[in-house]
Amino acid sequence: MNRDSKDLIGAHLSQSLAALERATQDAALLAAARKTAEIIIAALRAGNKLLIIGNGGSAADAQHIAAEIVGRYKQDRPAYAAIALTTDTSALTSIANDYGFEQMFARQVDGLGQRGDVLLALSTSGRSPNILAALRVARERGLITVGFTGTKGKTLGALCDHLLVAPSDDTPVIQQIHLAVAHGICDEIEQTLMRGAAKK
Ligand SMILES: O=C(CO)[C@@H](O)[C@H](O)[C@H](O)[C@H](O)COP(=O)(O)O
Ligand SMILES: [Zn+2]
Repeated sequence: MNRDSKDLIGAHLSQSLAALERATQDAALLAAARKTAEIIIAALRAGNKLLIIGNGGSAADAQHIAAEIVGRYKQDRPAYAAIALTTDTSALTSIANDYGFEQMFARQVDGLGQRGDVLLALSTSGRSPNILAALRVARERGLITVGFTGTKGKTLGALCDHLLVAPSDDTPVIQQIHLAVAHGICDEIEQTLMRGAAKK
């Protein structure tokens, strides 16, 4: 194996580990994660839905998280409403082609979002114009807005009811923290909703 590539991989693993370690000690991040779980649980219980958006790797994370909720995370239980707005290539291409790339999520939020739904926006930079446009429309339509970003993306907070900041400024590392936190949130959602269902 090429020695440089081994070093790069090892360095990436060390950097990821250090960032995840920092995340476990980050009281603001843990509070934001718990709040996010609470908000999503309340919305799903009320019959509302979770919409999720992101670009690139975060687009993949958006559909990954939606699948955990509409399918299952670990346990058999009722399905809940979660949709990644990153997967419908006809909607994405027609909106981008006819209205501009910036509108690709905003237009879907406008069409699908209802008061009380939650929009989860994943943006490592916190500055992607298509994410900002969607958050603006979500607010106009009475959705609850949650942003996941990194240390350089704090301005995203201006458009979010709740903001989770991963303690890194490196896009792939931020994404890894987002996904690890999202798995924890899915676990919390699943276990809480199952406890609620058992009481019925
Ligand atoms: O997955 C990666 C890098 O790990 C890339 O595809 C990355 O997601 C893209 O550059 C995105 O366009 C970044 O967008 P954002 O997170 O700044 O909103
Ligand atoms: Zn990536």
